[in-house]
Amino acid sequence: MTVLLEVQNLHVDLGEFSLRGADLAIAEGDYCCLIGDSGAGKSVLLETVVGSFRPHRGKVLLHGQDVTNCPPELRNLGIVYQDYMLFPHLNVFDNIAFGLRRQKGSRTELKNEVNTIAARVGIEHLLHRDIKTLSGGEQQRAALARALITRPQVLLLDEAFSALDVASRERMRRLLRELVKDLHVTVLHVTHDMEDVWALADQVAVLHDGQILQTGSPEHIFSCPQPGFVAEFLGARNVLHGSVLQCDASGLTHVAVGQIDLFSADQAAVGREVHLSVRPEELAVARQQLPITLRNQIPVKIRHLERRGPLVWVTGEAAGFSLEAAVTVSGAQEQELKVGDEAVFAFSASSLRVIAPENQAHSNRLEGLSAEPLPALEAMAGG
Ligand SMILES: Nc1ncnc2c1ncn2[C@@H]1O[C@H](COP(=O)(O)OP(=O)(O)OP(=O)(O)O)[C@@H](O)[C@H]1O
Repeated sequence: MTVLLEVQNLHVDLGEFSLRGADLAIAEGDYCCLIGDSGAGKSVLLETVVGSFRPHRGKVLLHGQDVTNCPPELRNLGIVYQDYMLFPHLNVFDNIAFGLRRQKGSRTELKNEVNTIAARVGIEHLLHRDIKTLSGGEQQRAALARALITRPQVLLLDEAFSALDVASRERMRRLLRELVKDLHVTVLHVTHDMEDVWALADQVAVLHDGQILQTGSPEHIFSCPQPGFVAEFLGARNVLHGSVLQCDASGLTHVAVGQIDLFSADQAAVGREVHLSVRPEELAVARQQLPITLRNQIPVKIRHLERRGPLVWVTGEAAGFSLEAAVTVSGAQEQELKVGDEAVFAFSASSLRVIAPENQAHSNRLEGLSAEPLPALEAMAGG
C-alpha cells in the first residue's frame, strides 16, 4: 500500500480551538470520509491539508514529501465546498477552466480539457451558462469539474453534497464513485451523512474535540466502534453480518444471520457476504409472533432495559447476535417487559438494509454515465 496523503501529529492552534495531534494516512486511490460532531475540527483539518492553516506542530505529507510549508497552489489538490464557491462573474466554462489558465497550453487544448471533464460530469450542455442560472446540483458538478481539471492527486470535499436534495446527492455519489475509480484519485471527504460513508468510503476517521479517535473501514467502525464518543456518535447499533441465500420472486433477499434467516427488500447477489442494519426504532417488541407483514420475527431473551427520555431501549439476545429496540415507554409498560423475559423482535423487510455488499465503494453500478475512462484525464491517474 502506498500512502498518498498523510498527516502526522498535526497540531493547529486557533485560540479557543486546537487540533491536537491528528494522525491520518490515506492510501493512494482510497476514499476516506472524515466524520465527527459539529465543531470537532473537520474543516480545520481539511484546510490544514490545503495549506490555509499552518500547523504549529506536525506534518502534512503528499507521496511521502513534506508539504507542510508549501503554499496551497503547489500542493496539487482539488477542493469542493458545500456552497460550491464558484466565481459568480464567470460562466461555467471559465469557472472550470480557471485552474488551468495558469498552466501553459493552447486555447484548443484548454477547450478540449474543459469539454472532456464537463462531459464527464454531465454538464457539457451548460458551458455557456451563467453560474447564477444553474441548479444546486449543476453548480456542484461545475465545482467538481473545476476541482478535477487541474489533475489533483488528492480531492478534498467539505460537506460537498449537503446542500443538495436527496436524489441529487445520490446522483453525485454515483458520479463521484465512477470518477474516483477512473481517475484513481485519492479522496478526503468531510461529511455528516452516513450514506456518503456507506456508499463511498474505504476508510473512515472519526474526529472529536480536535482529536482523531478512531480510523478503520466503515464495517469495522460501525461494528466495533470505540466505546464512548464514537459509539454514541455513530448510534452504531444492530449491525449484523450474514450471507445471502437467495432472492425470491417477490424481490426479497434472504440472508442467513447466525442460525436465523432474515429478509431484506434491498438487493444483494446470492452467495455474497453482507452487512445489514436495522434501526432500533424500527423494531417492534412483542410477547408473541406479530402479523406476517413484519417478515422478520426473531425470538430473543431480554438482557437489558434502559429508559432514555421518551423511549425504552431493549437489548434482546438472539441465537448468535443481539439487537437493540427503542420502544415508547407506554409500549414497554403495556408489554410489561422485564429482563430475562422471552420476547419477539419484529421488523419489516424494508427496515433491514443491506449496508455494505462486499465492497460497494468504487462499484461500477452507475447509471447514465459513460464507463469510458477520460483520455485527457487518464494521464492524471498515471494510466
Ligand atoms: N479561523 C479560525 N479562527 C479561530 N477559530 C476557528 C477558525 N476556524 C475554525 N475555528 C474554530 O475551530 C472549531 C472547529 O471548526 P471546524 O469548522 O473545523 O468544525 P467542523 O468539525 O468542520 O464542524 P461542522 O461540522 O459544524 O462544520 C470551531 O470551534 C471553530 O469556531
